[in-house]
Amino acid sequence: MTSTASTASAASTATAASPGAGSAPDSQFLLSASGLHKTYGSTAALDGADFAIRSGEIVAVMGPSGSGKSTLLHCLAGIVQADAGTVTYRGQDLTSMNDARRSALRRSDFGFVFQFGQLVPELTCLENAGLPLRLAGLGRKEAESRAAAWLERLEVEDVGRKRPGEVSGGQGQRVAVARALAAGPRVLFADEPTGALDSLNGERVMQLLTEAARESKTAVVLVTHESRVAAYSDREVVVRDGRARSMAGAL
Ligand SMILES: Nc1ncnc2c1ncn2[C@@H]1O[C@H](COP(=O)(O)OP(=O)(O)OP(=O)(O)O)[C@@H](O)[C@H]1O
Repeated sequence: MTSTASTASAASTATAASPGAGSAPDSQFLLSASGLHKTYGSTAALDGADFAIRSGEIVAVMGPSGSGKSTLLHCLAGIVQADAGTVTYRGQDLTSMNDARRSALRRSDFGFVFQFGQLVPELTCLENAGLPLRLAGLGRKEAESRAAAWLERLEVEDVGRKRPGEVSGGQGQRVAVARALAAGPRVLFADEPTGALDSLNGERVMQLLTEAARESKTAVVLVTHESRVAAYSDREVVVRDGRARSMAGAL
């Protein structure tokens, strides 16, 4: 199979194909990318990758180490600028926005969870979870009250007063998920969110993350190399040699 279309359904209700390179953005998708290229020195991290996700959908991005999964996530989130190709979010072209607008959009609409929680070590877990709300302009009391509700939802309300260095890896990841979802993002970008956890903790974090995302209709771009993590998604996309393909197309 040589098609680079990335979204035909893999045993899920998602059936539409992604927009191909050069085609008009499809309004049924919340976020889509077409013909992404990104080169680092002589390494082509992305080589014509397409991707699309609907509102509330959970899509696992899988593939071997070094295939371009994280680079795809970074381009979709506007963290990294692709050398060529387009990223369209709610009808807006991310690739033509200036840095300030892209940063503002990331703060207002996107949430992030990385492999190692990346919590701010000086802040308590409660303050960490409330950080996006504070950045959005909420007062301390309101931000912390909402953050406390998220910690409870992620079953870590008891660590609110502790600092990240005083909690377990699994607890820290739950705080990171609470922080990512607290401000109500439309898209959650999760890059190996359970990669540093044992399987039991990983399963629980995935259950809580996907339950919360489904309830709030948050789309999730979930980068993982583990099929048991990808099993929580609605469909899977495989990245190989910088190109994204649907599972159906790849197998
Ligand atoms: N900032 C960078 N500078 C130089 N090379 C990079 C950079 N980021 C990624 N690469 C290279 O681009 C390719 C794709 O990397 P990427 O991190 O996207 O892959 P990945 O599929 O997420 O890998 P892994 O599963 O190991 O995290 C790799 O060859 C990597 O070494």
